[in-house]
Amino acid sequence: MKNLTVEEARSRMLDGAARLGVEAVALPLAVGRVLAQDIVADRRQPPFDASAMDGWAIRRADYGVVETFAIVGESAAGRAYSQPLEEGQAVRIFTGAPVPAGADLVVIQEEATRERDQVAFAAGDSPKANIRPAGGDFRAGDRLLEAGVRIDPWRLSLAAAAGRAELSVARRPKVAILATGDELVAPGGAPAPDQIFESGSFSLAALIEAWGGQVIKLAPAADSVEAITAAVADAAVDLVVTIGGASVGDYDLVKPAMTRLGLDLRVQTIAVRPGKPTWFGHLDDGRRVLGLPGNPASALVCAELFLRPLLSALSGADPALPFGVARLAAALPAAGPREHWMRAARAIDAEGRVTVAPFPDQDSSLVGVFARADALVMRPAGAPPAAAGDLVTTLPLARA
Ligand SMILES: Nc1nc2c(c(=O)[nH]1)N[C@H]1C(S)=C(S)[C@@H](COP(=O)(O)OP(=O)(O)OC[C@H]3O[C@@H](n4cnc5c(N)ncnc54)[C@H](O)[C@@H]3O)O[C@H]1N2
Ligand code: MOO
Repeated sequence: MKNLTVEEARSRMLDGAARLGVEAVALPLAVGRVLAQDIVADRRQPPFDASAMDGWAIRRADYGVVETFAIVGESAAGRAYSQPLEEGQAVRIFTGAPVPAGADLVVIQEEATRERDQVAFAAGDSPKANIRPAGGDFRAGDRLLEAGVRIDPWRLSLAAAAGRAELSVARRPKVAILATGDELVAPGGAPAPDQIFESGSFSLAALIEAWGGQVIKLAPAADSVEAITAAVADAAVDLVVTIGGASVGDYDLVKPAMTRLGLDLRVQTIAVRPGKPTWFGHLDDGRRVLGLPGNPASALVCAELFLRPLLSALSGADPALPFGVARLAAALPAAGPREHWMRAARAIDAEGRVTVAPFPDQDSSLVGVFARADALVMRPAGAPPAAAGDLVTTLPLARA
């Protein structure tokens, strides 16, 4: 079970991970949530033939034949003209308004000359109808959004246009975050000379929220099996994510602590750089535990590679990551024995192609590099040297 490939480790973490529950939320609160039920239209949109322009509704057969039309009424958005249109008649019409029965042409007002209750048109060749057909956007019975899609502002507008005030969505996975280590002091505190500010849990909490989880931040635990066990014991969550204490040192005590809570270890280490000590298991009460290494880059890269898909699966969404392809901006030496996910800067070259430039220093302790990166670049384990221009797999990082 040591040094599983990234693929194998991910599939073990996803094994048995499925939607945790379903709840109804008001439409405005649904952004970021995963649909639990298809949205099927029960009404067509637009519900009627609608004018696309401000102008005059007439019969196409009259166009260029009738010289002056009798104005018989008005159709505005929300206030239809209810009579059928007869030969030689015109109805004043506005954008979005129902086209009267019998009319099949809207002449734009720029081409019309009105004189009291009559209107005439400068006749051209076969003018555009300027009519949006009923059901042109969607029809009753159309599946508009499928269960498993994440609601974003664009999909929200479709759900609203279908008249939904409430959506049935997956319950958000509850995730506890536990930072461990005697050396950690919260930002704002007063670190001793041998201490550092705790940074990992803040970005992790923000990522988890962005990926649809609900964060419960536990107070950081000291390097003791008792403290770590006590911190996790009563956390009412679906998943515990620990930071640090994952490796083999005398003070790497998270796994021993979780063993006291009945840890069934499913991933012990992963052939990934950074993040080899990343581990995963189930506690005997059913909670899942993901152990991330303490080095900030190891924690965040492995959160992208493993935690994000796991949260998707626990929400009923597709766990596939949005990998891309880009060209290397510069040559790279042969890769080591672990699949390497390098922090990189993306750019567009003179030909409009996406390029990626991995930062020269990929040390996993560097927080500064991460703050400048906007993509991860993958080098397969044991890959030969790569040349500038070679295509590589990428994982874009969402940046504000
Ligand atoms: N003999 C070996 N030593 C190490 C191995 C190994 O295989 N054999 N693996 C190395 C690798 S790779 C990594 S990655 C690290 C991971 O170690 P841990 O998960 O046990 O992490 P810690 O030792 O607790 O911390 C590492 C580093 O990160 C800092 N840290 C920890 N938590 C936070 C936090 N929340 N915010 C900011 N910084 C944090 C911590 O102070 C350390 O500097 O192990 C290698 N060693
Ligand atoms: O694999 Mo560790 O995450 O490089 O430092």
